[in-house]
Amino acid sequence: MTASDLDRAWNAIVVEAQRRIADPAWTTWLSVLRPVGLEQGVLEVHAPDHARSWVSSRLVPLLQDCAQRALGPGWEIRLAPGAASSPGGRRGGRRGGAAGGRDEEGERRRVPERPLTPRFRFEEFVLGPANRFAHAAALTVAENPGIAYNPLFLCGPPGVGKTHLLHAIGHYARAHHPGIRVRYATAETFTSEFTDALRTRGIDGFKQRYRSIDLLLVDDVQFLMAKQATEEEFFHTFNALHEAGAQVVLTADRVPNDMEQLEQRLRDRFASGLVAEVEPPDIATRLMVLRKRITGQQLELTDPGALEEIARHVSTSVRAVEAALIRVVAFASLTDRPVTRALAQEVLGSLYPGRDRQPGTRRVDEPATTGEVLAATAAVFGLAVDDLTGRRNDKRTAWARKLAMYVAREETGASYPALGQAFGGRNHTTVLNAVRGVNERIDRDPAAQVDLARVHDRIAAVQRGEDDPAGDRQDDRLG
Ligand SMILES: Nc1ncnc2c1ncn2[C@@H]1O[C@H](COP(=O)(O)OP(=O)(O)OP(=O)(O)O)[C@@H](O)[C@H]1O
Repeated sequence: MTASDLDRAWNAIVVEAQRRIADPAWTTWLSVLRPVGLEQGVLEVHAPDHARSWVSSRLVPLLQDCAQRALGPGWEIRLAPGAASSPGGRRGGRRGGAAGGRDEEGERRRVPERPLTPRFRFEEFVLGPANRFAHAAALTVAENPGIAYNPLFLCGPPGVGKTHLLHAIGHYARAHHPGIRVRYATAETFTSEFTDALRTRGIDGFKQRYRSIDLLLVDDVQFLMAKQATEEEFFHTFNALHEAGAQVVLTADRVPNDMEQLEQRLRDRFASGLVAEVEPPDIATRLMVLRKRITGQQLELTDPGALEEIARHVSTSVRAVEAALIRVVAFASLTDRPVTRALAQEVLGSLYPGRDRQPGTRRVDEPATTGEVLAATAAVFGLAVDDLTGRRNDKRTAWARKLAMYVAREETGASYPALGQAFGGRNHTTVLNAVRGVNERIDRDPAAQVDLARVHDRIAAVQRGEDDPAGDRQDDRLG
């Protein structure tokens, strides 16, 4: 048998199948199949692991029928062994494909997978008008990876749930498609793994890691901009996966067309599937998020007005809403007071709406600047601003710096590169990792929540024009 015999036979079957299948979804299933062998009237097709059971039960019988009609009686269609039962189950010629099963395993052992955050699941995601479309698209992709929208591109401002949805797709796919190979990476990890691979001559291993998978989830692809070699590599990775019927899901802080510094061909690829925007949450969603968090953390709230106050006061993102809740709860426990609407108002500064501060300062309902965050954090930790922007790296200073980065991102919404500059010319990756790290730590560490509350408190005190700010008082109290 020659390759052209195989292709000719397969084309004839596909033409017949397309004539008989009216449902576009079936046509899409058909497009993920690859003919891989032809032996004595038996044509073997390869299907991605996640599609195998559907293909085997629904499509193969139909294709069998089409084969007999198109090519004559006696033809048989068989599903080639999957990757789980046969290393190299994918078509041999595929660039960087799964052909070298043992090497691939070795590579996987060497480079640990970036884990998915356990809490970022569909069950934990609160639906609202701002995210309903993106959520529906994410769920569809998780149910039918490689079939529905490919790529799925989730975009929107900071803290609105893009990463949450991205991880949720990964969790869902792992739970519902046994054997599916999922890889989650940020654009940063992709970049640094790629540059490491170039430096250590491990490029083959790198390609294998990124191309022998069924579902690739990449966060913050705006950071691929203006990195020519990485962009190029990402382009080829994307194409290889797409050709092989693997699903790609991407997130970014803007729509593909607004990534001016990205090569046009990559922008076109990003926009070629479905672009779903996530927007800041409306008040009902914010309230639901708060209720869910309260239940999850088993916090007791006697005054439901407290949550309403937080939801009313903080509107920019879900992350900001969660952070505001933490501030209020931490302040209540520091001062040994119940969490009430009045306390929430006090902590969030809305007792003084629109009140002008001292000359040269700004209104209380405006977000803080990065400079103010730096000054407040330095005061709370008994450090100088230069310590935070400089190279000092003892444990306390490093933690204070990370916290300041997190608060600055939350308050100013400034880009990671801009914050990197403001923090002494650091790389934006440092800021990104700090924000993610703090996000996770305040989830589980009450002491971190208290630190966060104190920084916010200090900012609020400055906003109110107080000379003897609450943050310093708390410092004394805590001794
Ligand atoms: N609809 C939602 N329901 C429940 N939690 C949410 C929702 N949206 C966001 N969150 C929570 O808000 C926090 C920030 O979300 P996430 O990290 O997904 O934001 P993002 O849009 O990826 O932000 P960035 O662009 O800064 O990375 C997380 O703790 C996440 O669980």
